[in-house]
Amino acid sequence: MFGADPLKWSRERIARHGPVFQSHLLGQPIVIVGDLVNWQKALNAEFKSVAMNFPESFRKASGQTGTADKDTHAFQRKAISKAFEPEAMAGYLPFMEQILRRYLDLWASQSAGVDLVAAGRKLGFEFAAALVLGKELDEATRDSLSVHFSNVINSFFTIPVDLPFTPLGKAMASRKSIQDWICRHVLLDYLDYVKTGKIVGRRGIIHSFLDGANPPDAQSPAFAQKIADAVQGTIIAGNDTTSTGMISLLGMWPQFPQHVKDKLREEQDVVRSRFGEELSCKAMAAMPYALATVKEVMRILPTSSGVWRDALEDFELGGKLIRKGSSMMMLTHPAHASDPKLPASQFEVPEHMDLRNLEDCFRPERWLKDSTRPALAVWGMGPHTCQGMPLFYQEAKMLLAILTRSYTVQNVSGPFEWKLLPLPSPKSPVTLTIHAHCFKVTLLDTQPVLFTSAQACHIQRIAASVPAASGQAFLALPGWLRFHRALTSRVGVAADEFAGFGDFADYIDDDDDEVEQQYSAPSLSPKHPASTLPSKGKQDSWIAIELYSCMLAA
Ligand code: HEM
Repeated sequence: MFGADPLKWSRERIARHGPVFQSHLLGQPIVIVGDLVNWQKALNAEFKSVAMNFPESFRKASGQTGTADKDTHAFQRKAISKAFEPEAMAGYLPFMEQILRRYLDLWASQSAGVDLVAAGRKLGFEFAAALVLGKELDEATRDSLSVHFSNVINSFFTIPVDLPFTPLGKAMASRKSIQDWICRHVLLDYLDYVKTGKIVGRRGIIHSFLDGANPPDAQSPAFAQKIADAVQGTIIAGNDTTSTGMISLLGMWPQFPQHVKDKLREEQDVVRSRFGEELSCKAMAAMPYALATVKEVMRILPTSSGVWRDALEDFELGGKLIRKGSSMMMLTHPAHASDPKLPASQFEVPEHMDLRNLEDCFRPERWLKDSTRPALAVWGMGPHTCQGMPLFYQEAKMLLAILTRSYTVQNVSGPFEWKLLPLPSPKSPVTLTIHAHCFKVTLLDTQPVLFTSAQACHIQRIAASVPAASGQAFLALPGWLRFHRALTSRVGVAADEFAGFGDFADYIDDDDDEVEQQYSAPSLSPKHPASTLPSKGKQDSWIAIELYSCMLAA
């Protein structure tokens, strides 16, 4: 009953016993906290009345102790906090965009559609692993590590019996595989970073953790183990949560009310006109409606089911005496349902939480004003509040921005219901089809050429990187008209399969003397001396400028 509909289950009990009550779940007595007021009260008494605790199996498999000591916790939190500050976040944006565009292009190429859960899980793991490590993983490594991380997470609700065939036994074997992989593939780079400050690949979250280390520490095996645990722990913290967030956003997207989609589009039009196609820091900061939409998804379909605590002393909560040693579970979904800023309801499911009626209850606008802004418990509260929150918000906003600008997402499986525990996921398989919007560009008098907006962005980015003087000079070349025709007919024929910029480069490498000639012997106007032209090695940039100018004109 609890697992099937935790909201109904908790509402019935809250109506009978009040928002804090004792129950028996997962084979043990447990105190349930089901409203925001008492969540806040309990978690503000962290380290005094309550302490974080993980079940024994999970402690063993993850190496995470669920820091109950205030000073150790403050130290650990500080060690990683720089990774989530605005400057670090700005550094992750291009990497995030690259990952997202790669996935969306891949999904768009699958005409039969993609399975929502599998797609969200892959993207979520990729985000968590790549941004923590500062490097992308090849497909085989990513898939095998992702299974090992799932095994570790699956030990959360299991009995602590460590045998090869038990969930804990499998999780322990996976822990070993993860740690071996870390030692063989990334540890040396990180130890080297501590000694020399040199980054191999990109700056990841883990580099901020390493910044506090003393170079002599890098010699000790204990330090190496500490790094391996930090890598594993941070990926665990970000993996399932991010995957669930991606599944919720992608799954709810086709059901968003039309006025929400319209407002997202209006916002993206404004952002594009101010900042261009690039999803820069400034562009990302100018998307309050996209952020409000992400928060509304997380409110109505909470991406974490709750937090666990042990009572450290006897204390009062919601008019009940909580005994020292009690286990406590604070449930997110009922907490959101009880938000005092939202209308209470006499119905079983409050109207503002009714997933079957998004038309009426899904209202991102409520996040835009202090007077109507609800509270969000998905990130936890108090000293353990999620440190990855700004990272997820950027990922989620970027997903909404790119989808709004460039893709149409359809649910081809028909209506489905969500289950909420242990984390939100559809009750039945859901297939989404993702279509890239296309720009039709007519270059001169030839056939129109279709570009997906991802390709258009790519072209624009290259064009923008070329100095303006070179660009103008390039556009002034009369010989280009002929090159144009040749190029357009070539790309026009292959428009459906046009996969990226490589095609242009290949084209120029072909033995086409006429084109070569146009390239090497352009007739220049006196306004544009040869020195302002890009070198032949920059031909892709030339073409990008030309194509982009045609797109703008189109
Ligand atoms: C939708 C995405 C996410 C959700 C819903 C989420 C949720 C949470 C929650 C509820 C807590 C508090 C746990 C407690 O009080 O017992 C937490 C803590 C934490 N999260 Fe997240 N998280 C998300 C993404 C991430 C990501 C992407 C990272 C990093 C890569 C991350 C890193 C952390 C860390 C380090 C803590 C521990 C903070 C502490 O103990 O002081 N989270 N998260």
